[in-house]
Amino acid sequence: HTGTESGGTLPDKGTGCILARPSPPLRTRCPCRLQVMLLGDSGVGKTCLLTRFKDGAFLSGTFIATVGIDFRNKVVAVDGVKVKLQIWDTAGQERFRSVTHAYYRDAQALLLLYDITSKLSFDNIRAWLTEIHEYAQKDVVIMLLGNKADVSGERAVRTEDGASLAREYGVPFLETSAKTGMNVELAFLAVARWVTGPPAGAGGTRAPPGLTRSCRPPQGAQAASGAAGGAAPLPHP
Ligand SMILES: Nc1nc2c(ncn2[C@@H]2O[C@H](COP(=O)(O)OP(=O)(O)OP(=O)(O)O)[C@@H](O)[C@H]2O)c(=O)[nH]1
Repeated sequence: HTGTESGGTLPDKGTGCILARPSPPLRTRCPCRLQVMLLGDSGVGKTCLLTRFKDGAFLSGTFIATVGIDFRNKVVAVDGVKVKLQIWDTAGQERFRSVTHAYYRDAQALLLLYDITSKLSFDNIRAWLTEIHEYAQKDVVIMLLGNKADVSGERAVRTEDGASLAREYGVPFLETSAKTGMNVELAFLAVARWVTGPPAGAGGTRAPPGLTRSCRPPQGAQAASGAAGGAAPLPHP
């Protein structure tokens, strides 16, 4: 189905990681649009993360796996610039993989999720990154998210292991919870910020296409989230 737009979420200034940008800068193509794809194993919480971000609600109860691909829109404002996020929610199940591959190349940003209570979903991240390398744009922005951080009692993946994997691939990392909302908005706004660039007079310069700027841990990220720095185009495995 097609989601309706909502908008006007104003992020804190300076919250996002500074991410690698594509060429040409998207600012020149305003109204800024960004296609964001949610990827990761079935059950890691992609649909719930999107619902939390879009509607501020949590889908508890029976788990209904996504079939194929779905999308919803949300307009956010970053430093006064409106950015329309079109967010694609993909099915994590293997049998839909060929359908979702077709959409990879249209995405400018990917939120790649694992479930902190599922070691398997974490171990599969490398395979996801290999697929991304094969099907996505070379300069796609990737953020690794360890979701379900609220269920710490069943944690199977340490925060430092998530941060270390993210460092290895040069991508930003956050732990999130679609249930409590922890770091959810921050993750989406970090990629939206990538479209708009730093505020005028912020003293920063835009990164040349394909190059990486240093990445601060996002301000406002909850302390245990283990934000890791360094956004870069995906290295060859
Ligand atoms: N405790 C907790 N449960 C979550 C969280 N996110 C999702 N869940 C639960 O995990 C299950 C799967 O969530 P979904 O969002 O449907 O998973 P998905 O990744 O979209 O799965 P596919 O559509 O099959 O790819 C559901 O039962 C959710 O209620 C979270 O942050 N915390």
